[in-house]
Amino acid sequence: MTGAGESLVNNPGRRRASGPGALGLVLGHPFDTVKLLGFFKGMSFPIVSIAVVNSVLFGVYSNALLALTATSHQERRAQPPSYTHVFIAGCTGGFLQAYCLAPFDLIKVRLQNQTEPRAQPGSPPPRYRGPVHCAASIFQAEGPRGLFRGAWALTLRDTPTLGIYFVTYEWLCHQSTPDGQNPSSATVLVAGGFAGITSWVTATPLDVIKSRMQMAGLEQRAYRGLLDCVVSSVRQEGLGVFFRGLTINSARAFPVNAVTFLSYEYLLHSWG
Ligand SMILES: C[N+](C)(C)CCCC[C@H](N)C(=O)O
Repeated sequence: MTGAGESLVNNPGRRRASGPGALGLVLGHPFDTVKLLGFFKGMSFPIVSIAVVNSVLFGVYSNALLALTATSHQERRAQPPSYTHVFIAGCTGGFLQAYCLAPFDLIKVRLQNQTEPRAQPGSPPPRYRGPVHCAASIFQAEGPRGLFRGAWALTLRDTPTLGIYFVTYEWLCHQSTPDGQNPSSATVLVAGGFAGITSWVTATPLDVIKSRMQMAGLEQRAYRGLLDCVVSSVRQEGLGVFFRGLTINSARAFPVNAVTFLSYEYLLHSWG
């Protein structure tokens, strides 16, 4: 089970929580970018960001669950927490990691979108030379707040869906593991993979809106806010617009999150 009873401070394994995220990201980045025909474009930046974001996500989740249940990882094997507590702890982690993720995600989306239209011979050079140049350009053009473009949509996307993420993982592990025992590696892989899929299926509609808000700063079309972006997207493209990228998100989510949870449980087990 995700060792929710540990705090990052008490458990060295938790201090390495970002490791599994980076491993998972390398697996999933081509899927994430193929939506925009970019493959490995802009990957260096998410590798750095996943270290920060996953540490915050899993650290806040663990500490929130510790605060809610006052039970250690060991104790929780025998008495699993309520799924309400798991959901609240997951939402707390989701809310706080969103603000760490926002600038990194904006830069990733801007770099990935550069692949369209594909550069033709003799065409002008791409707008951004790389992640650092992209960050500097946004900062120069829009100030520090520009780096948080789409942050609200990202927060609305991640808060509930990361609650669902951890509830799905804990529930699947609990269903397949005898009380008081550790889930097997196969259980962790399958539970982590389906947790990722469930989370992305519920997050895709707002993921579409978030990406549009992040790109709005470049195009003439600047939305008057989140609701304006939703209404104009539905008006122009119908309700199907909310499921754009769902297949790719789901195909990517299984391996990424299976590996993320497996390496995370492995780190906990080795250093826990
Ligand atoms: C909340 N949302 C669905 C956006 C992400 C949930 C899984 C996060 C994981 N690091 C991944 O990249 O798949």
